[in-house]
Amino acid sequence: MIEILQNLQLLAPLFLIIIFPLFFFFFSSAGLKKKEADPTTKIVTIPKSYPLIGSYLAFKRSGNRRIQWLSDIVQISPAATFTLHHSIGRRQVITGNPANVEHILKTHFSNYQKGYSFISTLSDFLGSGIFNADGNTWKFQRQIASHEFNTKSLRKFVDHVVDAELADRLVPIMASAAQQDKTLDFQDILQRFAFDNICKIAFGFDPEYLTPSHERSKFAMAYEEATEISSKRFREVFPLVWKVKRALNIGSEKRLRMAVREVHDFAKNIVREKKRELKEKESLESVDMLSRFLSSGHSDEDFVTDIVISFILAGKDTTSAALTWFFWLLSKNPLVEKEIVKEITEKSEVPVFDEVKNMVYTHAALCESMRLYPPVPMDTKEAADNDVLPDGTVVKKGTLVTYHVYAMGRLESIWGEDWAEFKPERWLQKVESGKWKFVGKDAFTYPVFQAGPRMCLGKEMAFMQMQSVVSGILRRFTVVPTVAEGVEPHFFAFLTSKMEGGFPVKIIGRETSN
Ligand code: HEM
Repeated sequence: MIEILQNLQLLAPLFLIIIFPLFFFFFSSAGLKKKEADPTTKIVTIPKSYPLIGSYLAFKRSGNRRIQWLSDIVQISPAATFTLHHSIGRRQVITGNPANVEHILKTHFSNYQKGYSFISTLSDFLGSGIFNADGNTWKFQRQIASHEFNTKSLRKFVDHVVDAELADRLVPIMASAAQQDKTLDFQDILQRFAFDNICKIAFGFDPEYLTPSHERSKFAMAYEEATEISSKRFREVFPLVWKVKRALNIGSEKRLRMAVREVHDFAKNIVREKKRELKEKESLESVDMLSRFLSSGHSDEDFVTDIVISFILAGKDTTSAALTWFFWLLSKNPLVEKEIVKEITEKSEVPVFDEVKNMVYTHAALCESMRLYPPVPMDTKEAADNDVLPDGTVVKKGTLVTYHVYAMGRLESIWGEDWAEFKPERWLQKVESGKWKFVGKDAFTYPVFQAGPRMCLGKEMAFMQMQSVVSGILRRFTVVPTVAEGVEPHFFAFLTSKMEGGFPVKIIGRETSN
């Protein structure tokens, strides 16, 4: 079977060079432009499909507005679901319907796995770590990891790591920028901060990415490169292109191979060091995730390396994406910022875990911000067998089924007419004492952390981290975007969301801003 596929791959250049341009020439002159989603006029229609190329042209034309384009179509589709036809008969169902989401993520979980194409795209980098595994390989890792995630001692450790990173790195950088009236790319700062944090939590190593010390952040840079190139593989309309480049070891695929080797060698050295320490002392002092796995008897080098590399990916760009958009929204909603500042100044300087948990208004504002700008805007599964979704959509075996988180946060049927407004109060209720009470949404209506058996393991950790950062920053500074008045930053994503071109801001000390 693999040989047949490999032979087919050899025909790819023929298809790309001769047949495909003929179709492109024919259909691009067929007046498609007027009929499909037009981002400027917001006239949106479900894209037409043509033999062999499906909706390739419309798909390609959506460019770096693809998430918004698909979201616009979900918003106008009956039952918020439509089927996109890709080239060579491949289909993708895209849905924003909570009943479908529950079906995919919970009630028919075993039929909707990550699948071969997802796993093979990321396997050079992630191996079969938890984020890139299905079936028993996933289940085993999930059981071990959820046990560790639920321990009080891990929460304390995370709390300690975040507070230290905040006090020693983030606050001084912001204070210095405020003093020098310097513009910072706040997205970049938050990404580096999150990377240092998650590395310390995952394997007890601090890459010092926020304050680059050349040698130590080499690992961070290799990790960044491996993430970027691996996720760009998903954007390739013809996956054969990256497969051929990989086989020939050229271009981005050559760089990926080198970056992956750097990341794996580095992680394996740490694993070996810890194993040696464990053998010599019979216990490990450190309480990071890796030490916990080794101490509880999981000593297979490849297994622990893969799982730790997956954790870093899961925690690296998610919280920073959430915070980037959160600070952008706050700058446009000063009353919300005022309410948050009021809440955090009622707590102690370094809020302890229970206090972070009680930051109800801040928590609601973070949920609201991720509704509009979810860190993982779309998530795709592959159907293992034929099926029918609750809204009647027919799913054939092998079809990709995507739930569109970004679109779901913008559906009038879920959030009402004012869905475009940033209103933390949506998540709150005033109780008799006059205080706010948090009222959550069910995870299938708001699948920002996914839902069902594969729901994000780091959700609680992420909120703890984000609330500590918001508290640490807002009690001292105001973050003022330098984006020109009336200009909306562009939301785009590979695996996680980003603000295109970064988030330039000035930092103003709170004493001077009041
Ligand atoms: C705002 C922050 C975060 C968001 C929005 C988020 C969202 C998600 C989503 C959507 C998934 C499902 C991905 C998929 O299977 O396709 C996921 C999985 C996961 N997340 Fe998070 N995440 C966040 C932070 C974190 C953090 C800080 C960690 C800590 C390491 C973490 C650990 C994980 C793990 C281990 C999985 C895999 C679970 C599994 O497959 O069983 N996440 N997360």
